[in-house]
Amino acid sequence: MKPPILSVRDLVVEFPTRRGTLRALDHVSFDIAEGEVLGMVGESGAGKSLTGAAIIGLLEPPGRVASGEIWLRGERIDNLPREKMRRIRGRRIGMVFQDPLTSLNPLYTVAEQLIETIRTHMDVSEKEARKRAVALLDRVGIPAAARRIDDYPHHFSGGMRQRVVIALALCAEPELVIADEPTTALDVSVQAQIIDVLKEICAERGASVMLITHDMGVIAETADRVAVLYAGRLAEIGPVRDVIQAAEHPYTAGLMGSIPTLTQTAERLTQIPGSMPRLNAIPQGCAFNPRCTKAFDRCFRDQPDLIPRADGRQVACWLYETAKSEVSNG
Ligand SMILES: Nc1ncnc2c1ncn2[C@@H]1O[C@H](COP(=O)(O)OP(=O)(O)OP(=O)(O)O)[C@@H](O)[C@H]1O
Repeated sequence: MKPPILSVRDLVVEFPTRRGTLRALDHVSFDIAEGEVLGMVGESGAGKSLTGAAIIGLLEPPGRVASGEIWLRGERIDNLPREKMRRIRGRRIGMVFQDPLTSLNPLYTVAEQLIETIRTHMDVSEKEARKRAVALLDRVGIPAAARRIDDYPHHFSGGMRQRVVIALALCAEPELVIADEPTTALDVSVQAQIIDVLKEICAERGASVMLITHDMGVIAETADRVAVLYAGRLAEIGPVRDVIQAAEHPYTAGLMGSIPTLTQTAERLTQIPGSMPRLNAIPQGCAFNPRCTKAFDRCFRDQPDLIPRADGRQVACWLYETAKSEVSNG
């Protein structure tokens, strides 16, 4: 079996504060295989963006990786010097953020930005870089790309601008694209088209995608596997089809209830009562226990870990603990 493109091992991200250290990511581990789309889902504040930022080495201080390892195709990248990491960003890992203005500089034309990025990472002439840039803009669905390439970002609509950002993220042909809520700011009708184009191009090139979203519906339509994050810990990981058919973690089941179907309106969707705990008030045992209708004594006492299974799924929930580990864990 091929090694994963990305391997995150026991990632711990902390914020030192005057009142003590807050742990925002707690031993998060997952892999992304070559060509795979991994969806990372969870409520606001679960730690999705921090996971992406830690992978690309752009955690904002005072946030820091306290422990754990991040590997890109077998090479450890969490401890690289800043300059080396800068070369990995853009070249080997492309990034798409929710707000196109994070990625695009309003003072330069799209051509200038694409050509510069291509030439920073690849040894090609200006003419060749422009040719590639036009072809990519065309591929992401910008009409009259050969002409529009000389426009400034503000000349494009929100949806078109996000297509430009996708072109920018993909122009140096990265192996992995991290897309953090790439369509949240856009009209629902445009969202699916943008995700589709990102997914299609990555599939053509064999690139992997980590798609961060709070929207289980987007994951259901797009991802191969899903990782569910709750209060900085992974609750469940597995193939999307299996998880959708039978979510095991009660939190995942709650998220599934929030996917609209043709017969449901948004108002009638199941919502999980309560809210995610603050980082300084994570309850003892399973962090989901105050909201869980199935919690029993052990859930209030011990924190469950993800348990790898033969079918590729992992669930961190005492409901699925076997009698054997119950005995060995006392
Ligand atoms: N500078 C900071 N100091 C303390 N805590 C922080 C800081 N920055 C982020 N956090 C905490 O880290 C947690 C994870 O934040 P993150 O942005 O990754 O969540 P998210 O799941 O991506 O949510 P959203 O969908 O709202 O972006 C949050 O609880 C947040 O309060």
